[in-house]
Amino acid sequence: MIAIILAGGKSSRFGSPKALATIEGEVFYEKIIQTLNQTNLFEKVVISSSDDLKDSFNNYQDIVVDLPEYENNGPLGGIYSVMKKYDTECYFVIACDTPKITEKAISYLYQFFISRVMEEQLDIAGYEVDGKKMPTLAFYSHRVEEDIKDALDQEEFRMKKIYQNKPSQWLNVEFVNDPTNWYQNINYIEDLEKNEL
Ligand SMILES: Nc1nc2c(ncn2[C@@H]2O[C@H](COP(=O)(O)OP(=O)(O)OP(=O)(O)O)[C@@H](O)[C@H]2O)c(=O)[nH]1
Repeated sequence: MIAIILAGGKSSRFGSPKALATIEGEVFYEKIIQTLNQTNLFEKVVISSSDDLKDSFNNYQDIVVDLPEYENNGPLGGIYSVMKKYDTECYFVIACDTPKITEKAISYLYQFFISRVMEEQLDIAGYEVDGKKMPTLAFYSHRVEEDIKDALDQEEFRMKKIYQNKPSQWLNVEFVNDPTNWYQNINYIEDLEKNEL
């Protein structure tokens, strides 16, 4: 299994590359790499980056730059570029702006996903918060790769188009017995300031 940290995009709401921001003294992407490694679930942890940010990750060795034909296509372009480069059964996708993700939350979702994906009952399992699905905090089977390519080729960049057409399930974040807001998305600098109050 491969983990994909989505770290491209424009970060226009945040104002500077979100992956490189810090929370509680740790750089977002480094904190996420550490958490992913603690799970012992992944043979590889890949940073999915745009071409202009690729040299910003302190010489990290597993960086996949968005394919030129799918540049600036949002998260789907990043996910597809990694899937195309590395073939494996399953992928875990996590946005770099969810730095508080925990080992417990990843393991819980994995337990739910793994038997169902092997039995071909499911292709996607992710979390949802207040009824809002978080497709950038989810496991995907390799069976979605072609669907993503087709969507991108039709200039359809919404993740919804993928999960609506494949067997998917969404677990409420409250199922994970953890009172912290580990699933918090940081899109604005104010989100970070709120967190540090
Ligand atoms: N590799 C890659 N990742 C992306 C791309 N666009 C967005 N992401 C990542 O996908 C996640 C969700 O991105 P968004 O917050 O929706 O978009 P953003 O461009 O980062 O930020 P805004 O400009 O504020 O919308 C983040 O982790 C981004 O780093 C892209 O084109 N390529």
